[in-house]
Amino acid sequence: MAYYFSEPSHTFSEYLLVPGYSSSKCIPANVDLKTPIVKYRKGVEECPISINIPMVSAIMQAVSNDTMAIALAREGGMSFIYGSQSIESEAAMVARVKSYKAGFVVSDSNIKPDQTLGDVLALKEATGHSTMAVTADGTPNGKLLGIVTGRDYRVSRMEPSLRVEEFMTPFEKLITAPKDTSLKEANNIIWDHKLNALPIIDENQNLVYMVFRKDYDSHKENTLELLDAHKRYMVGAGINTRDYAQRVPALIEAGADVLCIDSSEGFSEWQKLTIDWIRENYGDTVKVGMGNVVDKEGFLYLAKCGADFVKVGIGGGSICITREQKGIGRGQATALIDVVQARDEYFEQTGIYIPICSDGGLVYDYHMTLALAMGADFLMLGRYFSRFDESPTNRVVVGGSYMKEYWGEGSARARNWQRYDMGGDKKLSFEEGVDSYVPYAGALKDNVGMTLAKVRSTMCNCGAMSIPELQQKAKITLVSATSLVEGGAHDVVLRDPSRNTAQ
Ligand SMILES: NC(=O)C1=CN([C@@H]2O[C@H](COP(=O)(O)OP(=O)(O)OC[C@H]3O[C@@H](n4cnc5c(N)ncnc54)[C@H](O)[C@@H]3O)[C@@H](O)[C@H]2O)C=CC1
Ligand SMILES: O=c1[nH]c(=O)c2[nH+]cn([C@@H]3O[C@H](COP(=O)(O)O)[C@@H](O)[C@H]3O)c2[nH]1
Ligand SMILES: [K+]
Repeated sequence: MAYYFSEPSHTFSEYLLVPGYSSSKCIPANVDLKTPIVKYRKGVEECPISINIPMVSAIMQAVSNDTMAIALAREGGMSFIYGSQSIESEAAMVARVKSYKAGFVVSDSNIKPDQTLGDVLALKEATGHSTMAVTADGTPNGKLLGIVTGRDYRVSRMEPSLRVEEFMTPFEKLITAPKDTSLKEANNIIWDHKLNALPIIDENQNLVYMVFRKDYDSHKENTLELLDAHKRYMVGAGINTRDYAQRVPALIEAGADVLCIDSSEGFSEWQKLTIDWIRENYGDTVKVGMGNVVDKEGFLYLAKCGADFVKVGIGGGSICITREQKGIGRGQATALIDVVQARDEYFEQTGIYIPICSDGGLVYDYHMTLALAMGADFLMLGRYFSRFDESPTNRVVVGGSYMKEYWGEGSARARNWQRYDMGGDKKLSFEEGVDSYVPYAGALKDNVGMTLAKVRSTMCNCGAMSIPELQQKAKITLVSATSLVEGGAHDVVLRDPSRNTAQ
């Protein structure tokens, strides 16, 4: 006979936190959000990898590329670069995060000397940047032959067909710096010579980076930045249960700090085969998260496999239709509570603490506080990050509003991937995700700042100044369907019903 769970499965919106005593020291500025992301002997040793804010970005094409990873690491979180791309391009994204030097920009506006003023104007329109590197092959790292800025041409007096080499500032007249220049030295050169941009070149005159005067202010240190021992940004990467023998070495070589096996359903032999291969070849030096699971049994299986963290969540994501398509899944809050209980028991028995990542279905900022209070150590978000400037997708106008594109990894749009090649048939037989728009929300930094202000504030209401303290002290209540109404604006006529402030 089938097994029946005694409780219905619930979502975050069905719960609330009940405040606890807060001392006068318990203010948002004193709240520490640092959290472990890989297993360790809690109470005996430091966790080898922690993040400074409990947020990671989802392993998705529409969310986590190198631009997102840099922006999130700067705020103290971590991205998991999407695995549904070739090994080479995923490794290249990881490498770009690891080689990123704040203030040193890979030039995105480049032109060849035999192109024309017309091409310069078109490029300026496309990138919005008026400083262009003239390289022999027109690539960001080609041999530097000159620079074009708005001061080098006058559109009213010059023919659009005029060649770049005829009006650019040639290399001989440029001030450049070698590639081992520090940011401080670069800024001094910019200051001393009243430059707007300083090209950084290698020993063969190839362009490596540009340093811009206007970026100077944004280089000030961010105290929560997530850096490795060599002061490089930290980054995670998604892997699958098929090509790990090729993909894992490439990602490790590129510098990935943590890997995560990306699957809708992790209670499988495929996951064990994958981690066994990694342990055989790398021992414990390579950190691997596994998942997704939604109950105790699934957790214990992955714990025994040796997971460094376990990811929870099936079908709760905003773009997920797995529950509708396949009828598998579990309410995210119930799944999390069950797995956390198993994790705590496992810790009691073994002394090994396995961090739990709650993945998908976090809609309002308070859902994040709830998930942490329920025992999640960190949170994976897709929709949330897809709305920002830094996500890889297009910003479009829909019905007069700015939107960003966002699609599921199981959607037809993301399907160009071998994991759906079941027995030689390249076609995706059915979709498990949708292709959608989300309201554009601006810069990651501003939004994460606002979200975490709310999280810190709620933690203070619960008398908690750290995530472990929140998990210990939180008092959580289920709410009745009727009392849900009480939580929103009710029995008033809204002056502007189009303003929905809940977030
Ligand atoms: N969290 C969620 O609720 C969901 C997430 N997704 C996302 O969609 C993407 C695709 O997920 P899945 O379809 O679960 O991918 P998957 O690669 O885990 O599994 C796809 C199919 O391939 C089979 N398979 C896996 N490894 C194999 C191997 N080595 N040899 C032969 N067969 C193998 C599996 O049994 C399964 O039938 C992921 O990014 C996932 O995160 C999709 C649906 C739901
Ligand atoms: O059923 C699904 N079909 C899909 O196509 C799909 N793509 C991603 N995911 C999962 O959703 C998570 C992101 O969820 P949110 O947008 O709610 O943050 C992600 O982190 C994934 O766990 C999918 N689930
Ligand atoms: K859903």
